[in-house]
Amino acid sequence: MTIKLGLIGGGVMGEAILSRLLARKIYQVSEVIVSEPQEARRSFLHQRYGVSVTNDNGQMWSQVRETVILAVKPQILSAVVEEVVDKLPMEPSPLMISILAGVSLKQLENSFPGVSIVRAMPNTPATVGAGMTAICCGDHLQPIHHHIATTIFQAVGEVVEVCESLMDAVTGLSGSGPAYVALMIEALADGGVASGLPRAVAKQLALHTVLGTAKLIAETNIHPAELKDQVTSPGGTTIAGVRELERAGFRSALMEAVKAAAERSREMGVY
Ligand SMILES: NC(=O)C1=CN([C@@H]2O[C@H](COP(=O)(O)OP(=O)(O)OC[C@H]3O[C@@H](n4cnc5c(N)ncnc54)[C@H](OP(=O)(O)O)[C@@H]3O)[C@@H](O)[C@H]2O)C=CC1
Ligand SMILES: O=C(O)[C@@H]1CCC=N1
Repeated sequence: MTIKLGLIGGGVMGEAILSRLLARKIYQVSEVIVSEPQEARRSFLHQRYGVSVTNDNGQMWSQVRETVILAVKPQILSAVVEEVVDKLPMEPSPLMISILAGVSLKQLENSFPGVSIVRAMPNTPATVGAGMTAICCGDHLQPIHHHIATTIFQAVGEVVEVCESLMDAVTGLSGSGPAYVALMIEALADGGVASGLPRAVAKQLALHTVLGTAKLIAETNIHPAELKDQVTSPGGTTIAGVRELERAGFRSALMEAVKAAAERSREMGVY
């Protein structure tokens, strides 16, 4: 069977995307190869998903006929380039999709001359099919490549296309955002425990409050401020809580977090 998809780096994000692509049957198990240096990780991925595995990026690259997803840490990029450079360009060249934070299309195009490239920023909810991915496309991308990238990320959630100058902001918001929301869920549960709730109940309440509120806003398209107004009764409980949040700079802290993460993404790239 032809190998259509190669995954370089079978870590957190690589596995998240791989698992959904197989579950949604976008690729058959026999069409996928994962390149990963850790022996333990390779056998885990092979046993769990049935995919072929290798620790040789060069060998993997020469086998793949359609798409390579690059999912290593940005600091590992140059090591990967060295391992595949003598295989470039290959005819027909596979599409390369990079999910590396901060690494620009220009850097990628210089590193992989002649290869069609899509830069993407997914997030960890991709694991459960609720991801949010922004993509931007390199020059001379063929319509088929655009179609492949969109199909891959639609299999793990929602997709939006942006111009590259917005990718650092995307990274600061939706790429890093699951960590901010996880902190919020943890803190809400802690607040429940501080108010006397058992831990398990507090966690359930916190989790479903966040989940339910997101679903309500998504499905009704209500403005978040209007929803807040609907919950806050005059002189009631909610406004007492909101007042504390404002006093602690809650909204400003979130805005600064997104800006700091976007700035860090910018620092990691060369344009
Ligand atoms: N985590 C997230 O929420 C998101 C991450 N990203 C981006 O995704 C990329 C991967 O992140 P993440 O999955 O969290 O990182 P992980 O460390 O979990 O995964 C990277 C994997 O690549 C492996 N690896 C290291 N060197 C090589 C090599 N030469 N060839 C092939 N594989 C190699 C690592 O092995 P080992 O552990 O042995 O080094 C590891 O298993 C990053 O660039 C990040 O910016 C994008 C969106 C969200
Ligand atoms: O923290 C990081 O660098 C990666 C990119 C987006 C989410 N995690």
